[in-house]
Amino acid sequence: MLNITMIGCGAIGVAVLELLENDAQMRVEHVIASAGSEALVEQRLASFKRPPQVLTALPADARPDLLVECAGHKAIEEHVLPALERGIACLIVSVGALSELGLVERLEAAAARGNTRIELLPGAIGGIDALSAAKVGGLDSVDYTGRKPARAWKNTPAEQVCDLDAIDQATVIFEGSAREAARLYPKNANVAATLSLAGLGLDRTRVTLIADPRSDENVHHFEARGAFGGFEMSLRGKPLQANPKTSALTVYSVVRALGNHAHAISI
Ligand SMILES: NC(=O)C1=CN([C@@H]2O[C@H](COP(=O)(O)OP(=O)(O)OC[C@H]3O[C@@H](n4cnc5c(N)ncnc54)[C@H](O)[C@@H]3O)[C@@H](O)[C@H]2O)C=CC1
Ligand SMILES: O=C([O-])CC(=O)C(=O)O
Repeated sequence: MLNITMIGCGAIGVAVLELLENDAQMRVEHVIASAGSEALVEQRLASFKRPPQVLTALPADARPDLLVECAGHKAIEEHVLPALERGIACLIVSVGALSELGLVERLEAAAARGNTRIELLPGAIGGIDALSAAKVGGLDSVDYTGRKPARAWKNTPAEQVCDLDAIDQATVIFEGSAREAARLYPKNANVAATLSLAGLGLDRTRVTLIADPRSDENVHHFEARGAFGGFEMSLRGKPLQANPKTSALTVYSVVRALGNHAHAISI
């Protein structure tokens, strides 16, 4: 039985817990919530058969097999780094956070001191296995386009580029490097950061972001070229009702990754 602690219990966290409820080989014992939100999170978990215990920090004597982050950038600083130091293996979904200067190196150092590992989850995108394999032979270019419904760009700098409530056709809201995309659109930059880490890095991965009032999907398209040849993929993700910025595939990516740790065969 895999004993899991989950950080964050929002749109992704709740949906993951629902899917894990009937898996006899995995159990989420603890959920770590932001201070002040414990009662709300307990309410969200009230209908579960075996609701996890809600805490605001991992107890000093807790030794989960895995800690899975489904919370956001701050949670990496607050919970993931200390857990790695304690030797607890961590899975990260907020990969966009790793665009912050020096954070990758700090995570590596903490994992080395704890003699443990960090796994970055593919989340809303696929093809990361092929991209990081292609990197071994040498990549020439990686171009990524992220297209989301206009409402998914609310409360972001896109509001200064166009009137999200008034546009009637697909509008480019950003063109530049993955580093700049992550700085301006941290909550929508997980895919760009994941492609960068698997491929050519934040400065050489080219990003275009589009607000599309006629779409109700989060469409992630990328094209990679290099010594291996070339490939492109397009993923049309359905957004979660609880958070239109987040594609449902992210939830399934977390469940898959946990299953790969819990079950005899991983794929
Ligand atoms: N890798 C990928 O492809 C994707 C990654 N994400 C990332 O996953 C994360 C979660 O996404 P959603 O569940 O949709 O967001 P959400 O906003 O619905 O839920 C996040 C939850 O985490 C909690 N939280 C925030 N900071 C915390 C902290 N320091 N400690 C404990 N709890 C904390 C919040 O209170 C909230 O309940 C976000 O960072 C998002 O950027 C989302 C979609 C795709
Ligand atoms: O589609 C999603 O779930 C999230 C997304 O675009 C990103 O963070 O890059």
